Amino acid sequence: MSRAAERLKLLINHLERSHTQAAIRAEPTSGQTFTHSHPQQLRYTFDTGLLTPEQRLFYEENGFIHIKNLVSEDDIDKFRWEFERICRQEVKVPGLVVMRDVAIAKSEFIPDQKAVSKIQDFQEDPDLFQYCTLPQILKYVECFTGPNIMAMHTMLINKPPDAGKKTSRHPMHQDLHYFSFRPADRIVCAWTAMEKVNRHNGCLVVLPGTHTGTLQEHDYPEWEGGVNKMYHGVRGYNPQHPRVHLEMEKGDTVFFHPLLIHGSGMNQTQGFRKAISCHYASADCYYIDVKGTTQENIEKEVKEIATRKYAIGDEITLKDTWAIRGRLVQGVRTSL
Ligand SMILES: CCCCCCCCCCCCCCCCC(=O)SCCNC(=O)CCNC(=O)[C@H](O)C(C)(C)COP(=O)(O)OP(=O)(O)OC[C@H]1O[C@@H](n2cnc3c(N)ncnc32)[C@H](O)[C@@H]1OP(=O)(O)O
Ligand SMILES: Nc1ncnc2c1ncn2[C@@H]1O[C@H](COP(=O)(O)OP(=O)(O)OP(=O)(O)O)[C@@H](O)[C@H]1O
Ligand SMILES: O=C(O)CCC(=O)C(=O)O
Ligand SMILES: [Fe+2]
Ligand SMILES: [Mg+2]
Repeated sequence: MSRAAERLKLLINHLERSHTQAAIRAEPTSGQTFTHSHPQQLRYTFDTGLLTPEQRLFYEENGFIHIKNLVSEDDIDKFRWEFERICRQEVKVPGLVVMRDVAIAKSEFIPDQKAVSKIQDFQEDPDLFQYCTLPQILKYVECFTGPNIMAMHTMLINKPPDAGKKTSRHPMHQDLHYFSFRPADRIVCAWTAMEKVNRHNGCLVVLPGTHTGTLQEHDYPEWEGGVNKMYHGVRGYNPQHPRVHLEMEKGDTVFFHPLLIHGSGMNQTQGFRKAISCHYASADCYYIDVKGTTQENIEKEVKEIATRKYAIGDEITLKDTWAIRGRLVQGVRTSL
């Protein structure tokens, strides 16, 4: 271990000790955490022996971590192949949601399979769901969620060449806006580049450190060329906040916190930029009712789609739609 790493390790041990002592001192009934009096303690990560002290501190401070070369070419090629089979309608996956870019969906063209911009909820497709159970991914996920792990939301993004209206952009948002389970710190997204991603084809853009804030109000951005369904953006984020463009190679994976403000840019190439992702949560998380919160607007939209899709009554809640989709991938299904 380098001297810097040793110093960091000592610091972490010290912070964790003060964390425990604070917990012992805390009123058992207060319910309030003690993070305010110890703003430096490690609240976002666990020590499982995998993350180096530097990596833990990086995630604590920035809300994301980029791990190079985590998923093999063979696995990625298999996901791509299965995605293409789905687009050609050679397989039918129960529960799958297929989205086309709004610029194409609203145009005169008969949309062909190339127009698929995103598939969601592939938990019933064994080949794609294998992504969510890859041991090397779960080893990292455990550092954020702890040992009982649920795969809550799955997505393969096929960002199309921009049709000229900038609709291929994804506005700046916090994924927690879509989730009706907590606590946020025990949720993490794994996002793997299926090819080289950079500013030309619309890589992820993050605002480092914003995971330490609260959930913001989200709504459709006022974009001239239109916005995709459910692509809500943060109402008023600070445009001066430093941004980081996450340029990645095929197989690289970024893990990020659900409060981290992020988006993705326009695809200025002729290729379809592909990424696969899964949102994980600790099975020990609990569902919340979003009635009366800023999340009421997204609940309303999800309800409309679920009602139409499954021909069910409108008594379904956001929480129900997550309970149906979630799958245990490690440990015990304790709560979610
Ligand atoms: C129990 C399961 C519930 C299932 C609900 C799924 C909810 C998803 C929850 C999101 C969780 C996200 C977690 C964090 C990640 C953040 C995000 O990624 S946010 C963006 C994700 N949102 C979506 O992907 C939206 C889901 N997509 C859809 O539901 C559908 O693709 C659809 C947009 C509703 C269109 O499907 P479909 O009804 O099959 O299509 P059409 O019949 O052709 O069109 C109907 C209607 O909608 C217009 N339209 C089509 N595509 C779009 C589009 N991309 N944007 C805007 N509008 C679109 C189309 O023109 C038609 O309109 P018309 O006026 O009736 O002509
Ligand atoms: N006018 C805008 N209003 C709100 N969000 C925007 C706007 N333009 C871009 N964004 C968002 O900023 C993020 C980055 O977009 P984009 O890649 O175009 O940024 P950029 O910094 O201009 O990069 P580049 O110089 O490579 O184009 C995306 O999430 C995108 O949706
Ligand atoms: O553009 C992407 O690949 C990611 C978009 C995103 O952040 C999301 O779907 O939640
Ligand atoms: Fe997101
Ligand atoms: Mg730009």
